Amino acid sequence: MSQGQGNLVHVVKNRAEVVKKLADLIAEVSVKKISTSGVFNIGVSGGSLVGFLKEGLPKINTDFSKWRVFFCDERVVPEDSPDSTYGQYKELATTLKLKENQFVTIKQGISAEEAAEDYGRQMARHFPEVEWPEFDMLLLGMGPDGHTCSLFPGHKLLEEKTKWVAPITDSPKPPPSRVTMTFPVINNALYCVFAACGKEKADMVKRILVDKEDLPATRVLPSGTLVWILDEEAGKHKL
Ligand SMILES: O=C1O[C@H](COP(=O)(O)O)[C@@H](O)[C@H](O)[C@H]1O
Repeated sequence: MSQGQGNLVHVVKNRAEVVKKLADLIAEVSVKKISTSGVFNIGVSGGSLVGFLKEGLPKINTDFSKWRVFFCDERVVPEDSPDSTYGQYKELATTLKLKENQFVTIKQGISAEEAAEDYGRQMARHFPEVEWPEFDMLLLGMGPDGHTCSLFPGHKLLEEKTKWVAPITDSPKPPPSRVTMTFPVINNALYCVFAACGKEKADMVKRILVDKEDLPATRVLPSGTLVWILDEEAGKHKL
């Protein structure tokens, strides 16, 4: 896989500094992008990232009205389910005055296969006539098994080369039905950013960044810039 424009690993003192570093980077990139093209296309993940953004984003200066928010992966569940990633962002959306129509959400009440196809079509309306969409920034998580988005170790979706968005119905982490961006989309982004905190992430961070084991998060090698933001506990093997 080709190396992108840069691979930056920041190890900062604690969670509060991870939150700040992440928020500052989002502010810087979004302001630049909005000034040149009037819109900021960002993809968000679920899990621990939601908490980082709830704390960090209300403190930054950016024109949130120009944001268009996609989901790097989403669970195929009702929006009011505690498992819905969009559901977890609703409170933050209110705080940031992001309107409902700024979120590109999965269609409700259909199967994972149908939801993935539909999400791919929705994406294509925002990225017309391209082979692969080019997101300004994708905010990614890394699970304890090295998964990112809903791309799990050893799963056949790691080899998906044609779809923008793929369904998964056998996710090893519940809930089993999800949709996920695929690697060609992830690796076409201008920025892919991981943020991780805590000692429970340290061994996996080492396996990915130091040992470069073939795990899903290791395969995130965008043509743009790759940034990892870690606290001292998660990044202890990189120090
Ligand atoms: O299931 C998921 O897990 C990953 C990682 O979550 P974390 O809590 O370990 O940070 C997350 O990035 C993904 O969006 C989510 O669906």
